Amino acid sequence: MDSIISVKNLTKTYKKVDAVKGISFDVEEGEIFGFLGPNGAGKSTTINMICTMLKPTAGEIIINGFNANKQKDDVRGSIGIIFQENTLDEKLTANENLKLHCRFYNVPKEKRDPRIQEVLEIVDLVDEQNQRVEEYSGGMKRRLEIARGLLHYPKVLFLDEPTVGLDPNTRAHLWEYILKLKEKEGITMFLTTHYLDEAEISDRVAIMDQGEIIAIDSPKALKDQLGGDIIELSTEDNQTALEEINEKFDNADVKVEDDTIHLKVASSDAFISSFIKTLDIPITKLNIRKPTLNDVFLAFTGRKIKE
Ligand SMILES: Nc1ncnc2c1ncn2[C@@H]1O[C@H](COP(=O)(O)OP(=O)(O)OP(=O)(O)O)[C@@H](O)[C@H]1O
Repeated sequence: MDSIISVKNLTKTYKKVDAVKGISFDVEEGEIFGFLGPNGAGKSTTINMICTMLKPTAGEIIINGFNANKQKDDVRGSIGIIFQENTLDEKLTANENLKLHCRFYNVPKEKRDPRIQEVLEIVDLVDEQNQRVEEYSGGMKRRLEIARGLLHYPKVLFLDEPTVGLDPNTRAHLWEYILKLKEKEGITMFLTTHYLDEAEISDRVAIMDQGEIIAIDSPKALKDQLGGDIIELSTEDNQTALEEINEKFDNADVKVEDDTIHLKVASSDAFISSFIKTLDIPITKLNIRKPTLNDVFLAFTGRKIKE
């Protein structure tokens, strides 16, 4: 597949903060590309530079064949953006909001009405299109913003924390629309999130921390890198248990995080019974599971992503 976005050595330095530290990556056409990282990792700064809303300190961005530093209008015309905060006109109806945007983006007059109905259909708001946006729920507003972002047939849709502030049910529904969109319009999607389950939906994920990309691959490949199972346990004294594990199990891959000891093993089946028998300190809680993206983050940074 071809790259639709190519980023090289992208850097952003605010007065005192190195927000983005020379990152490079490509996004393939048609994929859902997720940017996962904790608050302050530099996700919004990166997306804002790619969307031409923020000037990079250094580096190059090519998107849809255009240079984001030199061909801003071309870039803007070929992308759709869903911001973190609501930018709809609340006093207008959904339909009026969409009409306004069509004029803004020079969608040809004869295409406007059919395209408006088409995007309203994608997000299931055809019947509510003549209501004022102020009467909409949070989830409906987000869906309308997605519809608006699609009006001018963008090649890439940027979603910056698209479900932040929504309840879990609404979040799940919104994801159905986003996936439908990928299927129906074949659009490339670039999203930022600090929700692990949202990152899992992506075809590929870049994990970002403190201005750097620390890992980039499909969610499955990232988790497979860790291999095996994760044993989580609590004991009456985790520090003593940690020392005991290190002493009795050579090269144990073990970390203490919050009140829990995390132990990575190739296969828990072969390991668990001898582990329990060998450990002197009483275990108060035990759980065995497969690695998650949080474990990937933990493995690279020694910390967890707080959702
Ligand atoms: N306008 C600004 N001036 C100075 N520092 C800034 C500015 N915008 C962001 N930063 C800093 O740059 C770093 C990266 O911020 P950014 O908003 O890109 O992170 P993020 O990963 O998107 O986090 P969040 O999920 O909270 O939006 C942070 O340390 C932040 O405080």
